[in-house]
Amino acid sequence: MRKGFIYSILRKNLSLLLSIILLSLMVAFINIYFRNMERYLIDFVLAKNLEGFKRVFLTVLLISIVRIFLEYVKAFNLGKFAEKYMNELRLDIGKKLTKVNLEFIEKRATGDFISNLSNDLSLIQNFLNSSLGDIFYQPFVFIFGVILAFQISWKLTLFTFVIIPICIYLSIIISKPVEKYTKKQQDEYGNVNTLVQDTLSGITVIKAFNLKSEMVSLFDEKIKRAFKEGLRSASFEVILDPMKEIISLSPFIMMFLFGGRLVISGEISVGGIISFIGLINIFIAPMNVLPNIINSYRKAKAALERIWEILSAEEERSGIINEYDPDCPYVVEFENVSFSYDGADYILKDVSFKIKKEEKVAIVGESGGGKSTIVKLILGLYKPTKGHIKVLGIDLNEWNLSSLRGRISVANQDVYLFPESVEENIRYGNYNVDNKKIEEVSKKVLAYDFIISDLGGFDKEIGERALKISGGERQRIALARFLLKEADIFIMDEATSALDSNTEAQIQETLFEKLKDKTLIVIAHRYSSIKFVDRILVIEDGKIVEDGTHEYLLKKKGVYYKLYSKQLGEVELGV
Ligand SMILES: Nc1ncnc2c1ncn2[C@@H]1O[C@H](COP(=O)(O)OP(=O)(O)OP(=O)(O)O)[C@@H](O)[C@H]1O
Repeated sequence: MRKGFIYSILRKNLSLLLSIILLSLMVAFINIYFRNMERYLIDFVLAKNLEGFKRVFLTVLLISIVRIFLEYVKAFNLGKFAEKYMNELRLDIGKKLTKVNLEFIEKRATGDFISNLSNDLSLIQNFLNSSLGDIFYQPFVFIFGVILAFQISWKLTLFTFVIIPICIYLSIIISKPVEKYTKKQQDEYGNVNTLVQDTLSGITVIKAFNLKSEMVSLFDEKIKRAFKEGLRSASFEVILDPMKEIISLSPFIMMFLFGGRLVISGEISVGGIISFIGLINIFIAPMNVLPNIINSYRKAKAALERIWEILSAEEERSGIINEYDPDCPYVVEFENVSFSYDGADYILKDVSFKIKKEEKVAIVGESGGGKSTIVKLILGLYKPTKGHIKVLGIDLNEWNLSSLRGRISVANQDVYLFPESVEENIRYGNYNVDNKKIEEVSKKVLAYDFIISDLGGFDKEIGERALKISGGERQRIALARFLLKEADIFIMDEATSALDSNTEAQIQETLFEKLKDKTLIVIAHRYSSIKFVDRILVIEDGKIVEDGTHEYLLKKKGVYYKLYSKQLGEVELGV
């Protein structure tokens, strides 16, 4: 994968790239040809040879027209190449993000992602737009220029070129620190972006807890750090300009020293020396652009390296099994499963349980006990660190993960609504249903009325309204999506937590009725939410400590009893 920046450019759209190289070669040849013709034009004028002058002049005119055309096609192809490269890169990133492990996404702050994708992509685009053309053109024009220069005067040429390697070496040396400080600056901007993101997400908390001044000083501190790195990078960049000036003046100084003497001694014609001056400009041009190319190349390379972190991230490993035996007795089987996030402490410790087909099971326990982690494992979003998990009778490692997830419907506590219509947000559960079915299912989860009255109908875009939709309304839209899916396993992870008890009870009755021949796993803190379940698994400190019916667990007077009592109070309990 990681073969270098230039390789990544070369491997894409090779034919377009070859056409740019060929066109650059032709334009470079013509430009040097003009310098040569200039020599003849001047010498013909000085020799008063009108015929010769007219012939050369007409040729130059004709070739100029060809040159304009070639320049146009070259610029067009360059633009097309840059656009195609950037779009493919964006697409690669987009595709990759849907395939990487959830762990990769969860580890990264959203602000960092945005910073990578916008800053880094624009650094690469900058390089493609401003430097790639020079990379192809300058070497050709330089080589043709050297050939012509030798033809005019080998002495003057050799002399001019003594200084060139020194200048190139200097250019490379002075560009080096920029890369280091640019990377640091980008990282600091990433931190600022993350903070902006966090501030927006947590604005209610910030206001409610009067954290404004704390946030401002946090911003101040981070921006100061980004500014410091930016200043360092800029201070190196400003050194580049005077250095370039000095570099570009050196060949001219030599020209005055030696060129004039060669003309006086008759070794070069006047046309020759004027052409040579033109050539010096061509020799200096690469030296002028070289530090910029190197600078922009280094920035783009550093940017692509960060993007490569995304592109080379480990992808979800998926098996090949798409089908399962519908008569398999157990729908979910955990066998001595232990799990830790990223090698940290174990969240689940030697967990074993089985859920039968059509069974309704609740998982309860203290907050942070690992309940949602169990759901993530069932969905194959993470692999168990130890032990085995079977879903619908098939080991998770063998399941094709898309097929597996097609069999499971999940409703979470935090509902993300896509910036599309209400109908589409619900239809994500099942693309094969008509609008009537969507309306019907919305009525079942008590979402229909507010969709019509508050949101303005099913065809209305959620877009800007998203922030105005309450947590409970979001959960009801998500429950419609959840119920619409033709799955075998239904999982509700605090999916009704934002509803009032009355609404929750009504919806639950409908849900349990609709899902009576399906397997249902419910995670809930509110014990009223799980009154319909067949069995309760109690999780404490990463272990299943109790397993049984509500009545059995209450009589047992163990962990479940304590949790339940805490919530309802001993008096109401009546056991
Ligand atoms: N992506 C993650 N990376 C690292 N640790 C995590 C990650 N997700 C969850 N955890 C940690 O794992 C533990 C269990 O989390 P989990 O969400 O499974 O608990 P839970 O029982 O569902 O909690 P709650 O009832 O509060 O929703 C917690 O300590 C949590 O901080």
